[in-house]
Amino acid sequence: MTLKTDEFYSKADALIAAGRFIDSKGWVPATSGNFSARLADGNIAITVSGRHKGHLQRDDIMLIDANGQSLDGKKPSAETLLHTSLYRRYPHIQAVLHPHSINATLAARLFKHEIVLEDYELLKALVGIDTHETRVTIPIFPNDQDIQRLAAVVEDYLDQHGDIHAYVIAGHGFYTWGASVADTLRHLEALEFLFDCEIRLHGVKKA
Ligand SMILES: CSC[C@@H](O)[C@@H](O)C(=O)COP(=O)(O)O
Ligand SMILES: [Zn+2]
Repeated sequence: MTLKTDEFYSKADALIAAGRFIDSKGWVPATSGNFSARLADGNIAITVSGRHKGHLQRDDIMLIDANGQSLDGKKPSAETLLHTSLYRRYPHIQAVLHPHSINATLAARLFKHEIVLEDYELLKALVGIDTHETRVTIPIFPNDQDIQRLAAVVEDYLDQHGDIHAYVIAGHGFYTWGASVADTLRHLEALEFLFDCEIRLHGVKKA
């Protein structure tokens, strides 16, 4: 049996608190969303599949290895591969958060392939950005119930375009990441604000 360390519980508690905040904003309705944080030994603390992300308890955070295999007999998020592929690719990523927000969902209907964010002061909440005079592109990928195939589409995009701050999955939600749960939560909140601005600016087209 794998021992859950103090580090595991500290990161689990950070994910639980993040979930409460994200839910308070209405960004993870009806058990949607998933969250994870990497541990020093390379294993990952991740939400158990199907739990309400606004009401997480320590029992709802489990341990997987870097390949997404359960280490404690629990069932990890259905979208685990989207987390593990980011951790594998980027050693600096320590947390991944996935909300299902109205703004990400509507933005994907409006923009189809990518959301371009520029001339917003709040872009500086994203790591590595120190001026509003920056153009940030958030790609939109088609939704897919085959998560392995979806992870491959993301990898392919990253191979061709280099680093990004987040991606949207059409009709679904978005993924963002960072060097800690706090950094990732800041990215999530900033992107939500920026998606909201773009939707209000460009309007919502009829389907
Ligand atoms: C309740 S619909 C949302 C799910 O299909 C999925 O997209 C999701 O984000 C949550 O799945 P989970 O397996 O709990 O991590
Ligand atoms: Zn999802």
